[in-house]
Amino acid sequence: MYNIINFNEEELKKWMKENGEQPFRSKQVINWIYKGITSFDEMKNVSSKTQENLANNFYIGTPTIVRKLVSTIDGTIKYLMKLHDGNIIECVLMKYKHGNSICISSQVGCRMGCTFCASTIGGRVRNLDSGEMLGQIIAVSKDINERISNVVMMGSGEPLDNYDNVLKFLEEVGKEYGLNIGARHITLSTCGIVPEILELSEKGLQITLAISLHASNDEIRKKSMPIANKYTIKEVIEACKQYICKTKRRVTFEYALIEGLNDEKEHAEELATLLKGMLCHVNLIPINEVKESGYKKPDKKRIDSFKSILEKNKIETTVRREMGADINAACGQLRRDYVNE
Ligand SMILES: C[S@@+](CC[C@H](N)C(=O)[O-])C[C@H]1O[C@@H](n2cnc3c(N)ncnc32)[C@H](O)[C@@H]1O
Ligand code: SF4
Repeated sequence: MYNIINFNEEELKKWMKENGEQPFRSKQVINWIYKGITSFDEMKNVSSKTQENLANNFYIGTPTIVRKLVSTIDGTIKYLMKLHDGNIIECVLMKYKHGNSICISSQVGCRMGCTFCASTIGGRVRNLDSGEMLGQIIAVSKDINERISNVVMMGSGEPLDNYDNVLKFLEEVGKEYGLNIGARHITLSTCGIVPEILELSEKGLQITLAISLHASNDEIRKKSMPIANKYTIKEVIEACKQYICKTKRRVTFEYALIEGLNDEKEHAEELATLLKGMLCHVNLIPINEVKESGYKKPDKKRIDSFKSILEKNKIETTVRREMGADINAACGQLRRDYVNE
């Protein structure tokens, strides 16, 4: 059995032809799938014989919403979703003036082991296929009955540790007959897997690349991000420069501020030196406190002072606005609580 959302129009057309179905029906089938149907017999304009043939060979891999928390502060919605095999993932909808933005997962869990991140506590269970990533957007769009215009790959999982499926997802998410979300409205966030950043840059996609840097030198980075033992900050930055050169896109560096670890003035100066002259932007994230890590966010004065040092060095810097503060939207925590129950 295959997840039908993994098949694009061409692929489904080919399958229909080879399996005694009229190829032009593939368009109708795909339209239904993108409407968020959960069973083939909901496809009203498709014969019951075709419905049966599809049901015998495919399943619809749109995740099912099993829990939903809505923030009364800003309307952010945190979803827990069940996949076809029973695995649970998280995804978050954020409502902005410029449209709806969704944060999707790319893996069940993660094997990267960052000490501040709840997604990695149980390790990586499995990769999501491209249809399961598209399926999160389809399910949420159906739930709110509105179009989703922006996607950030910042839910659980390391997208570049699931490169082939993520690449297929990036190709499919922009299709006009499907979700029609252009590359410029997509952000891929990575802990910095250098060979895949280089490979991605060769594709010349217009997506925004976000790097979870979180430290101004390798010594500090190694304390919270095991990937730092494999690739140095210098190598990550060189790969980003290559990405900028090939795509002409501005790269975002995410820097989670952790009290007493990476929030000193000299860390801001060191970061400014690393990034000087690059086509980039820094997003400072006051760390979301996760029980297991014991990390705390610095106070506002310290965050502002870190920001002003970067700005003095002409590095565009923002502080991430906290969304859904009342629903504990910290990455991976909701799933972990649900699984523990
Ligand atoms: C969950 S990760 C998923 C994407 C990718 N694996 C990565 O690390 O960039 C998305 C972002 O959330 C950040 N993050 C994880 N745990 C966090 C926490 N407790 N507080 C603030 N940011 C966190 C990550 O560092 C990363 O920048
Ligand atoms: S921050 Fe990203 S790479 Fe690190 S453990 Fe979490 S999901 Fe994985």
